[in-house]
Amino acid sequence: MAQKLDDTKLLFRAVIMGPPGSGKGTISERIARGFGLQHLSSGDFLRENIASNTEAGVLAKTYIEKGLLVPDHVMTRLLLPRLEEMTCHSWLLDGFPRTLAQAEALNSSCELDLVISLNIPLETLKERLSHRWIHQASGRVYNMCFNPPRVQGVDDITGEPLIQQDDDKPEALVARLRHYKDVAKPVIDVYKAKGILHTFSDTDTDRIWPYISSLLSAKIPTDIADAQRASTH
Ligand SMILES: Nc1nc2c(ncn2[C@@H]2O[C@H](COP(=O)(O)OP(=O)(O)O)[C@@H](O)[C@H]2O)c(=O)[nH]1
Ligand SMILES: Nc1ccn([C@@H]2O[C@H](COP(=O)(O)OP(=O)(O)O)[C@@H](O)[C@H]2O)c(=O)n1
Repeated sequence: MAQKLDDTKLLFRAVIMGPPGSGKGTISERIARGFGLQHLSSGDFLRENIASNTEAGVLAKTYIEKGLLVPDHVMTRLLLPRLEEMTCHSWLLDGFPRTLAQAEALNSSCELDLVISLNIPLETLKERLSHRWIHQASGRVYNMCFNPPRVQGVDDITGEPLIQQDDDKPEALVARLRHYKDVAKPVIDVYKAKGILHTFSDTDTDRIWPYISSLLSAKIPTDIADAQRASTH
């Protein structure tokens, strides 16, 4: 059950897992908007650290460029303090934990209510990532077919240029997808054993979304979702 703080406030903690390109960012954005959970994307947080040249960012960059996972101790040192700053909020964590060691570290710092796992065919992932463009400063994600920007190559909100991330380029992609499978399986097994895992399989985010939305509606009472939305805006 969600952790109870006082009579009026419940905290809800969720994780979304899935291979690169499975729609974690796209679905997280919908969850954050629809249910008021704070969205923390480990990928975006890493990119912010890289852009501002923090010690962890400089180190992480060398792995990401090769399509590799950033080592567990770097990820946990980066993410856990960030989560501690969010103790009064309901949140959705996207991209972390990715390995068993990260899941264990997270488990010792908080209790999760729900894990969403996205199971998307490999060919779909490759196709999507080759069309993914992002606005680097905000992490806003576009797809030249699925959700194109209003003006080609330009972010809808700021008008700044969009970029294709190095790790979405074909040379890094295959290694990333292979890696995901190997490291995610034991994490998924742990959450399955805890009874908090819900898996969704399809080639289209729009077909998965209604199921995720009704699951969350059942788990997060409307008044709490409204309170969360009010506190995040
Ligand atoms: N064609 C298509 N593209 C999608 C769909 N869902 C997400 N995308 C796009 O696929 C890419 C990967 O999605 P993203 O949410 O960034 O995945 P993540 O890597 O798991 O966070 C992005 O460019 C999305 O806009 C879908 O159902 N169909
Ligand atoms: N827990 C994590 C999260 C991200 N990363 C790295 O950061 C990159 C970008 O993460 P992301 O979550 O934005 O992207 P996807 O790989 O899910 O598309 C990953 O490909 C990894 O190299 C990591 O090593 N460990």
